Amino acid sequence: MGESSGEGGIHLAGVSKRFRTRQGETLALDALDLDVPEGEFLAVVGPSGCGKSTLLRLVAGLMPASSGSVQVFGRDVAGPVTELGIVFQQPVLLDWRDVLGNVLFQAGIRGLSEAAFRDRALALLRQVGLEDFADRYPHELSGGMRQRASIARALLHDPPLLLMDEPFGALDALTREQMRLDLEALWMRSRKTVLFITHSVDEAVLLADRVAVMSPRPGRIERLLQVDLPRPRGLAARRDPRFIAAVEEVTALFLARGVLHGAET
Ligand SMILES: Nc1ncnc2c1ncn2[C@@H]1O[C@H](COP(=O)(O)OP(=O)(O)OP(=O)(O)O)[C@@H](O)[C@H]1O
Repeated sequence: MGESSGEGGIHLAGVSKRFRTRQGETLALDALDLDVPEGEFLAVVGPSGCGKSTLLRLVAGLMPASSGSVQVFGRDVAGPVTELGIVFQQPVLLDWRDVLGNVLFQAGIRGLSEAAFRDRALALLRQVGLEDFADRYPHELSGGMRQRASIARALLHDPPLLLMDEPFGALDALTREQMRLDLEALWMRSRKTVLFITHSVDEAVLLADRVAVMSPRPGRIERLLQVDLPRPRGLAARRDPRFIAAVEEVTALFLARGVLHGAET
């Protein structure tokens, strides 16, 4: 990361991303602008293939933008950003390490002493409800437990930024709801900046301070929606008229763009 502009959070201005493949060129993102203030929980929803994962990878510095400016915590992103944790849809745990070992791997890959992070790792496992599973191996865990372990791993080095790419997408509905409740509780304790990608409009509205709705590819931010639901947003939040109105607003936008159809009545 290079030059500093002195601003916190995430700042994207005029960001485009073009992929060149043997089949031709794909414009994944087109002149996208987005600001995520420090400490905000921002959810991104959009149709499949609109560039959500691309957006997350650009913020993480895992690939460069074709044009435009990407800044994280006031510095231009010019390579992998180290002060963040990432959770993907698939937890990618190491089969030969137990749960504690997988969480501590975060320290290992950063060249830090795993022993020095042991207490923090155990505390995080407690926070994600895995305190009794520290010495279990990934194949002994359910999908939800594996994802809990990967969240603990993403938080080990206490990064100010958490990037989550459809983290609950592979989970059953009940586990997903529980993970949503637990993630909110975890976030309320730490108030990290979160960029959370999901296909679920309900999940986005229930978790986020603001929801960014993306257009079909090439992706741009089509609408930014403030969610004024009080926290914590328990199960009753689904019955709150503000929840229902926000979900309807996003759904109407998808209908208008042809992302959803056949459900106009
Ligand atoms: N490495 C790559 N090489 C070539 N094309 C790519 C690459 N990564 C993404 N794309 C293309 O860019 C577009 C956006 O992909 P991306 O994965 O960001 O979408 P998405 O919104 O996350 O999709 P989904 O919701 O289905 O996961 C797609 O058309 C995809 O085929």
